[in-house]
Amino acid sequence: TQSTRPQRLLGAVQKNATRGDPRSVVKAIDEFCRHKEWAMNVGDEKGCILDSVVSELNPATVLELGTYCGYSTVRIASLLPPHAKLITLEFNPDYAKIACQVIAWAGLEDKIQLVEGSSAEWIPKMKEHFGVKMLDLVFMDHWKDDYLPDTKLLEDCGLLRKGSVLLADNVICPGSPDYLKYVRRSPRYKSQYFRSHLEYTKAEDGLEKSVFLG
Ligand SMILES: Cc1ncnc2c1ncn2[C@@H]1O[C@H](/C=C/CNC(=O)c2cc(-c3ccc(F)cc3)cc(O)c2O)[C@@H](O)[C@H]1O
Ligand SMILES: [Mg+2]
Repeated sequence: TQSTRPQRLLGAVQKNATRGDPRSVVKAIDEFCRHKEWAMNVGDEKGCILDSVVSELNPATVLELGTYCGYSTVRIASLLPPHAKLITLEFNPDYAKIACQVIAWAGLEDKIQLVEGSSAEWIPKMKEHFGVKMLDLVFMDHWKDDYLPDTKLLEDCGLLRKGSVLLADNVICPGSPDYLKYVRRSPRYKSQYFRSHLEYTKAEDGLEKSVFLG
């Protein structure tokens, strides 16, 4: 039977990356997507912006919406301090299975909790189920139409504190216009656009970093 692109991406990791070396996993995926098959990872260029936001924030608790194959999951977790935790939500079981193996290859199982399910279902359960008090960083990279409703859900569930950071991928391409308008107009956020390019291409794209003001 035919393999899927995520399966071929995992194969490239297992072939070219060193077990237990997260940066080699990131590099293997970027090489695969640049030279073999494009895939919707945040990629190396936007990934450097992601790295700088994570490093500057030094977050204890991170939530990622939309794991896909685990590229940004591994990239973020590789920069977290020792007792920090990253919870990542993915509702496609096939993608979750691949991401789980990518995370294992990187040796980051202890830092990452991959939850198979939808953000709408699991955001309200963050506190009781995972003992999460507040989120220091949320990386949004799931369906673009869900960015805004999920942001409102995060607010309503009391998961954001003064200084919590929302970092959203693809605010230009494919784009999330309603989300962008909301965070840029709301007096409750200080928003900043980091211009970049769509992963592995020359098309414009960027990340929006929005600090919750409480
Ligand atoms: C509510 C809910 N709960 C849990 N998981 C959820 C969820 N909603 C979606 N997911 C999961 O997250 C990923 C979905 C990612 C969607 N990302 C994009 O569509 C995307 C597209 C491009 C792109 C750009 C130009 C093109 F020409 C073509 C594609 C680039 C990107 O970077 C993208 O992120 C995927 O793994 C999906 O299962
Ligand atoms: Mg994306």
